[in-house]
Amino acid sequence: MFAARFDPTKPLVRTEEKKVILDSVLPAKRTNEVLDSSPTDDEQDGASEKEENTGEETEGESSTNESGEIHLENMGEDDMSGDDDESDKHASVLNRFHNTLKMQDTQLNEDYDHEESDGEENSRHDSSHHLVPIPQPKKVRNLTLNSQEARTQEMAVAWHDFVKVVYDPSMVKAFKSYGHFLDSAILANLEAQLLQSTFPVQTAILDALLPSLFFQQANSKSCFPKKVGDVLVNASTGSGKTLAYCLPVVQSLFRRTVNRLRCLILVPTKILISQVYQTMIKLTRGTSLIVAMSKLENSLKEEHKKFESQEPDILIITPGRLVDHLELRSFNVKNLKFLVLDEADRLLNQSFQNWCSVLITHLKREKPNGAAKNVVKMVFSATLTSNTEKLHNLNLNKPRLFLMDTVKLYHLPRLLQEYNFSIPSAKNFAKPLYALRLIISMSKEPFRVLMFVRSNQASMRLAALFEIMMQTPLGSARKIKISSINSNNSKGHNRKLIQAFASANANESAQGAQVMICTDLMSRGVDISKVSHVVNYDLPISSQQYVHRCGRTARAHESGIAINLLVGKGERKFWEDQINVDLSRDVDGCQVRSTNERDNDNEILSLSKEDEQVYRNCLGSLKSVAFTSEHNSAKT
Ligand SMILES: Nc1ncnc2c1ncn2[C@@H]1O[C@H](COP(=O)(O)OP(=O)(O)OP(=O)(O)O)[C@@H](O)[C@H]1O
Repeated sequence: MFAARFDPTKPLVRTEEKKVILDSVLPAKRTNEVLDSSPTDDEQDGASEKEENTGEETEGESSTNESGEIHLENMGEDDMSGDDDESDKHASVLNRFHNTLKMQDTQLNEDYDHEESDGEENSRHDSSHHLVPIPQPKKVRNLTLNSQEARTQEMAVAWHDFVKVVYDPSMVKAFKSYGHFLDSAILANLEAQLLQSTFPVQTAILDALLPSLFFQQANSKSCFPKKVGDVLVNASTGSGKTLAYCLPVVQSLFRRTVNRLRCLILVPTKILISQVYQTMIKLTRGTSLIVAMSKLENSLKEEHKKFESQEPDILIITPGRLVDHLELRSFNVKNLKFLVLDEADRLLNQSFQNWCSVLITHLKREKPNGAAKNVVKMVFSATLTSNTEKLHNLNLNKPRLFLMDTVKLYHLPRLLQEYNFSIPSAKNFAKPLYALRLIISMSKEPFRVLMFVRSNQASMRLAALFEIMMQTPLGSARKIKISSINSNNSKGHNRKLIQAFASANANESAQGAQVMICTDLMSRGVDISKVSHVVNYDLPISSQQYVHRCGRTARAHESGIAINLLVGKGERKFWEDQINVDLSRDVDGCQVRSTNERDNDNEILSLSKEDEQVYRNCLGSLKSVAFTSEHNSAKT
């Protein structure tokens, strides 16, 4: 495995970093400069990096001339270093730094808006009214919070008014031990899926909810939710949160007599809708519960008729589509007992057509005695927002916060082994080649790699470049199946690629080597078994994104590897100060390992004249491939 290439005995080498105000976007831009001459989707959506200033330059990183144009040095590009005079330089550096912070926030919101409009393409608002999500309040960024203590203090302040229920990894029970609270039909469905015992977060939730649901429902059918109270769960990726909320809901509803909408499960993307739907369907087998999911490829009208003709008991839906149906009166929420928010921080950090206030307004108007609190709200995420203002909008009732005992914001899976692979900035132009060599070197066994890049264009171009390189001596004798998820593909094609990637047993497909190159649309919640490696080809822009990307591997107590490609001092500092600062790992779990120059990196990073020439030829043919495809698409 990849681990064999690194000497685990070597400590994390922290070179004294020159104080650098990092432009977190620049290295990605640098990568895209090589891969992606045309503006990326994100750039098309928002201000492209070229117009936006970036962070302070570090030596050999970049230079910005008076016009704010970014030119890249040491990348085999023309040396276009600017020649500001001293006084201008400081002003422009400070200006660039502030712009970087602004741009990072904008990009974060645009990424979400881009994905949401991507996910909600058929919804009435986007198609007929072209409504754009209401701009979110700017994140309050307090620079003093960069230090770990301040961040921990921020978390403590944020959660201070919640009752905390700290659970630990040892909390595992046999599902059968809940026989007094879980019906035999449900236990049989769990057994049919070979699920014998709980994961820690499931134990914590079942212990807290099942007895109180059992008792309160017996004593006050109509308003038991108000007596049970709300739960918020901050649990690491792959820890079984889906089952943790499905079980109490199904146990509480499956004896109902008439089908009424009693549970709404909100998820941010359509990939997650079908994933949660599958979990629910397996759990409710043999019961009369009607589980429905909103299919974004169906028109709103079709779905409206479907829900009008048969009201589901449990509906899995995205927030934007929920708003549409509420306004169309496809169903009402007067019988609602459970509201589940999966990937809650994503749902709360983004307006999705102001879904939260629309839903709360309907609850207050339609539920008896206007009690929006008479709904058990279950708020789940691996990176639960600590922004109490956002949580406040949910009208929480006696909230209990379930979390692992960690000092930092987010907890990584115990068996996730992270590696930082450093690439000198002077060698950044060959980053795609190093990435391919890493893949080839990782393992001789079959492996399944998810490689995250920052934009659809970069995904498409990196996949094309890998294919071109694989045809040359730079490739390998082993067949490696490369696929790219990007918005240039049709939705159906992307779905087929994901299914092929997820279903092909690594041992059956040709030598089982599969690499899927994707954007952050694949980072949240997607549950694909046996992803052996996650590669952060482009660094994520936040610790939340890092947690969700790496969480595609090392799921359900399996081991997994995450590799971060860090270009130059700037990216190493960004990873340390903006990502690693929020992460906690089990003391007996895997710790971050960093390669150092003496390791086999030299082999991967060594670039003979011949290899460099072959690589540059590949780049050349990539450009002609790109030109041809743009030329062809222009003709059609
Ligand atoms: N008790 C259990 N025993 C065995 N496997 C389980 C159990 N609970 C869940 N799983 C499996 O663990 C995997 C991860 O579960 P799930 O997707 O719910 O994690 P998650 O916490 O929601 O992750 P993410 O934060 O990435 O969304 C799934 O394949 C699920 O089938």
